[in-house]
Amino acid sequence: MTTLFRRSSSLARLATTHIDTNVCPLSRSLRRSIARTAYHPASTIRTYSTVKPGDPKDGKNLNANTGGKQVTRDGSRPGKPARGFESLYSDAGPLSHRGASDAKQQTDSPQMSMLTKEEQEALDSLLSTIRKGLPASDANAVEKSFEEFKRKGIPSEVREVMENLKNRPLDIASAAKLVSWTGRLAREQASKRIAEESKGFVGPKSGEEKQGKKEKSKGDDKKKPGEMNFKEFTAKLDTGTFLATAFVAYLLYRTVMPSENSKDITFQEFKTTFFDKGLVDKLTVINRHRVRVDLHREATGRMYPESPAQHGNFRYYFSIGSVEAFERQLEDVQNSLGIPSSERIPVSYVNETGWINVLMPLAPTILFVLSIYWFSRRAGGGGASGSSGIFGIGKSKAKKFNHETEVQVRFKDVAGMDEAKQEIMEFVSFLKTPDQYQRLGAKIPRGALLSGPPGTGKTLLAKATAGESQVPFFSISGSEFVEIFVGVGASRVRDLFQNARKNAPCIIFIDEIDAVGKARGKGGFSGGNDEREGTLNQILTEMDGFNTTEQVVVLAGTNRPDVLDQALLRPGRFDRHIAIDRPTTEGRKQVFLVHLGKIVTSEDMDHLTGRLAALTPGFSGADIANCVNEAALIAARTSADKVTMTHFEQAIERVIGGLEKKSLVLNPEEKRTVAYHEAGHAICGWFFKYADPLLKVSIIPRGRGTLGYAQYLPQGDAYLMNVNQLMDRMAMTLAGRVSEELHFDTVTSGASDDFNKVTRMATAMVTKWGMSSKIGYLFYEDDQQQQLHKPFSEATAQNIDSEVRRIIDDAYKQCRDLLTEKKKEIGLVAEELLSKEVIGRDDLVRILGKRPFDENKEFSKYFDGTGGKSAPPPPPQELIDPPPVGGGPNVPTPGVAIQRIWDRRGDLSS
Ligand SMILES: Nc1ncnc2c1ncn2[C@@H]1O[C@H](COP(=O)(O)OP(=O)(O)OP(=O)(O)O)[C@@H](O)[C@H]1O
Repeated sequence: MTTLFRRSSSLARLATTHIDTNVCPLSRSLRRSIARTAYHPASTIRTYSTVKPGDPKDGKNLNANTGGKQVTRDGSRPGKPARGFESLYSDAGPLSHRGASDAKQQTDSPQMSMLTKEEQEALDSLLSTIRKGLPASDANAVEKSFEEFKRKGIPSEVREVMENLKNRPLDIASAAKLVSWTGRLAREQASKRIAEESKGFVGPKSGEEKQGKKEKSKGDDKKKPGEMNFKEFTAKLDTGTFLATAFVAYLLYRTVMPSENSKDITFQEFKTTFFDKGLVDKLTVINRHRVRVDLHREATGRMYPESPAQHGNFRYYFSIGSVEAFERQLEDVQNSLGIPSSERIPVSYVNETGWINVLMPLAPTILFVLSIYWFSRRAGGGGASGSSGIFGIGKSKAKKFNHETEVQVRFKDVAGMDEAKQEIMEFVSFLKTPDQYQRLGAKIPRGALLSGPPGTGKTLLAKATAGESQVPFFSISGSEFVEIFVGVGASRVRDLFQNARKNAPCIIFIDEIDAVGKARGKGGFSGGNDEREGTLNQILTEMDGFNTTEQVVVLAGTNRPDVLDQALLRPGRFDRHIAIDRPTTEGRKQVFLVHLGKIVTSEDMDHLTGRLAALTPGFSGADIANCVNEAALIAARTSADKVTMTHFEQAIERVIGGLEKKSLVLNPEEKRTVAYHEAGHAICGWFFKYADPLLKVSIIPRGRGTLGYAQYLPQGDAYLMNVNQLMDRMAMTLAGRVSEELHFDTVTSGASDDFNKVTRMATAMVTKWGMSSKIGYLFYEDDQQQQLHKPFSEATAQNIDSEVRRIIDDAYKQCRDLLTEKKKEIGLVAEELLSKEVIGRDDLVRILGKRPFDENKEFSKYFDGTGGKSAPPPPPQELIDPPPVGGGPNVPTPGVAIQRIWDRRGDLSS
């Protein structure tokens, strides 16, 4: 028995097969042979309902009157429709039969009944249908069983039940008999198959069996020789079995409840065809508007041999206007036929509720439940841990990457952050060779926090760590923990860590951890029960919960490490803090090199990467990747064979400045102002020692509201700036406005951004960098929250104001002196710009002569002698808007901050 249950899949299939064989063919022949098989010589035909069928008196009466032939009350011969009601007997009519069936063969054996030819054919047709839906192996099993039935037949008892079903509805006893026989047959078949298989199973022969043995031997090597070889089977219902069972159930249903088991007739038809002939047994008024006619089946069968009315479930119906009218009509008819009141047709009244009527009140509830289910599935869709729907809401949404197939990133793909790679390498070696650390009693850091501006490669580095370690990688964003339901975040964290532990060794990467890891009690957290606080607490708990041998490493990425809760950063949680800044020139070269690997170009790689790196100060890895891709797209658009330097430069320009706005046409006066404004900047950049020389200036309007832009070549990656450099840069920034003043009667709003930069620089010099003798060596945080309560006195505030003003005035004077001296040169540059709209470094060399200071060697290598084809624009807006200048643990050094401010200068947007 146990073996049988182990083989439940086969059993189910075999059971299905038996049911098929028992039911399907019979159901078909059954319907076809209803009329014939239901015809048994009945002893009598009832005359009226009060006389029971088979009453010999009625039969005698009829036979006596007709000489032994069956006649009706009106004297017409049975088997022929009354005039005007032929349609009732036609093929489509209510009394038509549905095909004759052959006489079935009787079995040789008293227990088994052989299948008729028709039944065998039905079996074959069912098999061909099943074959389409089942896998070949399953279909073969079904076929074998079918063959067996064809050969041996079905038990006579089953046959008996099926026969009975033709005349009366399925009762519980018959159903039980059927089920018990079907089960018995299924078991017999199953045990027979098992016996056959175990007989043939003497040792692994086929490749499949060998493989099976190999796999088994892994877990069970101790099997003794001679021990029985039991094959284990998983208990599961496959789709094929399910479909076949459903199909068979449908057939059984159709057998018991044929769809055409009723026919509507008129009162007139009822009267002439049945009532007048004494065939009506009883009438039932349903819901006061419909009457069901129950006939004497045997009598009807004799009179109308082809009528379906002999079938147990078949009924005629007719409609009535009202119960009163119907009763009157019936009484009249019975009176006219002279039926004594004691023998009148009984009429009963019922109220029946159809399935539809039962379901209708439930429809809104069902719809509601279904829609909630649907919405929850949509909301929870895409859960990588296989969870979806409302029941999977607490499941983690982390995407799991398979290290063998999906995480193909390696450290070589992450360019320009050698120190960060070095730091994180330790995690790789821990995940690869944990023994080396555990042997010496070392505790491995639990996690590392990767912080830095967007697109600098934090996720990439985490992926590379997983790729190098060859372990699974769970990636999730902090915001994915947060849901409107309280407790969901914490539950997702639990689920994530649980999954990770199951897959250890592995790496979890939580991107944008600041979404849930903000310092508690500060902005964002409203109270002790805040959902995010709960989520953070769960992260803290889970990270504590690892034991030292659990090889689960948690990496997290954030752009705002300063807002994180200190508890997250303490040793034992995110032990390592790895700051990843935008790449330096050398870093950019390497990032370009990585991304240029897939690009078709014939440029000299060294020169190309060097030049592109010089053109893209302040770019992150993601910007660089975007530029390279954009260049390839531009080249493809122009049907070029390969990507050239011009394509790259256009791409950089497009990425930063946006698309050229051809539709935005400046009027000549505006254009002139822009040209003189830019020329002022260019002259200062050329003649101030510490300013940056111009690379390119354009007065073509672009997206993002810019009327033009200029790019200046920084003197390298500066991290510190002295007062002279700052003054020169401020003077150069003011040059646009000064040039306007010198050349026009009035000034424009175009310099507002320049003033913003200058003010920020001067303020930082005074309040942070100790560059004002009057304020001294003080540092005042540039904190928004201190707007109302300044950390300095009113007198200090006035001093700061006056010092900032003095510095800017100095810069202005320095600028004005130079531009007054070089007024003619400004004119030359501006006119050149007006005529060409875009001028480059070479144009300046031509107009102004060589710059009178030593150039940065690295840059001149890439820009001198190239025909001034470069097109470097300012870095993107979001990159340039730096955090408060200077100070703070995560704020770049002053030099870098200024560098960024400087990078954006030249933008003429209002
Ligand atoms: N150092 C790098 N070397 C090569 N490619 C890089 C580098 N940094 C960034 N990239 C490119 O930029 C893309 C985006 O990087 P990534 O998603 O790692 O940035 P991130 O720092 O995680 O950004 P965010 O903070 O917005 O999540 C990478 O897929 C890669 O193509």
